[in-house]
Amino acid sequence: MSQAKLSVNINKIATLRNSRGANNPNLVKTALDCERFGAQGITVHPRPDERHIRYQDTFDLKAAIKTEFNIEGNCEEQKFVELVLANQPAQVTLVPDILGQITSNHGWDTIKHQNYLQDIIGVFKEKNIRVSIFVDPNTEMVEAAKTTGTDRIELYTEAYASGFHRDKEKAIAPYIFAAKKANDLGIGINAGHDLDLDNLQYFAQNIPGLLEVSIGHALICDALYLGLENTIQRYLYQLA
Ligand SMILES: CC(=O)[C@@H](O)[C@H](O)COP(=O)(O)O
Ligand SMILES: NCC(=O)COP(=O)(O)O
Repeated sequence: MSQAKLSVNINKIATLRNSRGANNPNLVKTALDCERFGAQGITVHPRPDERHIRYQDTFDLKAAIKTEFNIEGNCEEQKFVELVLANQPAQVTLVPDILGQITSNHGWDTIKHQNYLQDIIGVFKEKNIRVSIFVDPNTEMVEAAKTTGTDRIELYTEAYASGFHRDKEKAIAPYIFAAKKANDLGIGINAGHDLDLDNLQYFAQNIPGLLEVSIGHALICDALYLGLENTIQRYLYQLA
């Protein structure tokens, strides 16, 4: 049985809202509805061009939501660091995005960026914000994550998701190794990117110590057909 919490990433709701300039759909209302329908957290990933989540959205969400607020983003942007410190979310997830990236596509090299990560993680932890860092399923990267001082890692699941239908055992194998290493080192485990109703249950059942998944793109796509309440219930069922 999985103990993993579901944090709904609402970036795509902001994408839809921004396409017309007004406030439909209302991002805060959607976040509150996600909570009402059972989500145990809300995730946003503001990007420098504010193409979906705007910086102001984080303050509006922080003031309204009751579950765990997770802000993801690129900590090499000073504006992002200031935004997180001003919001005091339950968790910040540090992602090594480069400018203009369509979506996140790689984890941290925790060996190469060891000193940088130690420093920046210290900045957030000093304010009692739990820190998670985005990593590929690579035991060396997990080992070096330990000495950065991070509380958790977020396993980047794109490779798992894209290999799942071909050979799910092969696709999940590196994630099991990485998770066991994290468990041995006392690092908490989150996961996300391209998780969906097909691949989530197998992942949750096979990753020891999985604490949280953040899911956005597929969940919002499913909601178009199934409705948001029904969709969230189905994702929770995969985690039960
Ligand atoms: C960090 C991560 O895995 C991403 O999936 C991200 O949170 C989604 O960002 P976009 O919605 O901008 O693709
Ligand atoms: N951290 C991953 C996330 O928040 C959502 O990723 P995706 O489900 O939109 O691919």
